[in-house]
Amino acid sequence: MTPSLFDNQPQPVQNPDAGRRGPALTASGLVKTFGPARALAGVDVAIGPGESLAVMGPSGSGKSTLLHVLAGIMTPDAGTVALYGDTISGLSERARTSLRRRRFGFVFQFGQLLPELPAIENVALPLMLGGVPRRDAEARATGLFGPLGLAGLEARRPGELSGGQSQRVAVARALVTAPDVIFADEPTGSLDSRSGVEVMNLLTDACRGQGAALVLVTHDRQIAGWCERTITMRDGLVSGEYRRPGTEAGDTAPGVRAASGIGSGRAATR
Ligand SMILES: Nc1ncnc2c1ncn2[C@@H]1O[C@H](COP(=O)(O)OP(=O)(O)OP(=O)(O)O)[C@@H](O)[C@H]1O
Repeated sequence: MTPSLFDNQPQPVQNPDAGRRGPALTASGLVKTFGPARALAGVDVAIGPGESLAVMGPSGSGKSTLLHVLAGIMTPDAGTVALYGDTISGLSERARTSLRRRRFGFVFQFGQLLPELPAIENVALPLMLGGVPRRDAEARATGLFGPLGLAGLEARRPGELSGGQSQRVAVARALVTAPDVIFADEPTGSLDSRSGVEVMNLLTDACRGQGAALVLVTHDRQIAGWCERTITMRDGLVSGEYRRPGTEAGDTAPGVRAASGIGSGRAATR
């Protein structure tokens, strides 16, 4: 078994749920409407620890709304979202903000890095917002630059990085708190296909290495193919589900991590 390079990295913070059983994230009966638009019409989905789930579907089918509700950015009109069995969808805005900071990581299409901060400070920021002293936060952040192919770029500002490098910094920022779940909305949408493959390789490998679940919204079937499971949405409902052969449910729970290696050239299967 070829270990992930991330297996050898010091864990930035201890994931309190490492080794816990059951799904990392469970959504039941999610409904969300915007005026006449029914963005979610009753969605049930569960994601295991370390599992990667792609969400596909036509424009307007509810993908982004699902991601925002799962991540506690929006509250559902009906239904619940639970993180390791604890309902999070009913928490106050303040409690959800705190939970997002501690337990979730985010990667967006356009990295959304702070342009005035060097890469290392962008990555360290989520830890500092959580009260970790700057020196410790930057030390932990530095540990992610090598595995993500960013060594030597710590002092560069986002404007001095390529698109692929910026997205890898965004991946590092999402990983630095050792979150339970990483949410990625079109993380490769602004990249050429080679950089896109590189980012997906690193993102899926890092999630497996840290035992973080990954929820990824994409229009790109090849990008979805990096995930173990894909659901398709239509009119606010899950209309289809596909599991990549050889990735049985529970395979990627912490302690049973799938073998992989950065740059192993693992090809998308679809
Ligand atoms: N803030 C909002 N206000 C009003 N309607 C909204 C809002 N957000 C989403 N909608 C509507 O909800 C439905 C689902 O939107 P959503 O953005 O979740 O779809 P999507 O599948 O992510 O689309 P895309 O692929 O184009 O990003 C659409 O009809 C959309 O117009």
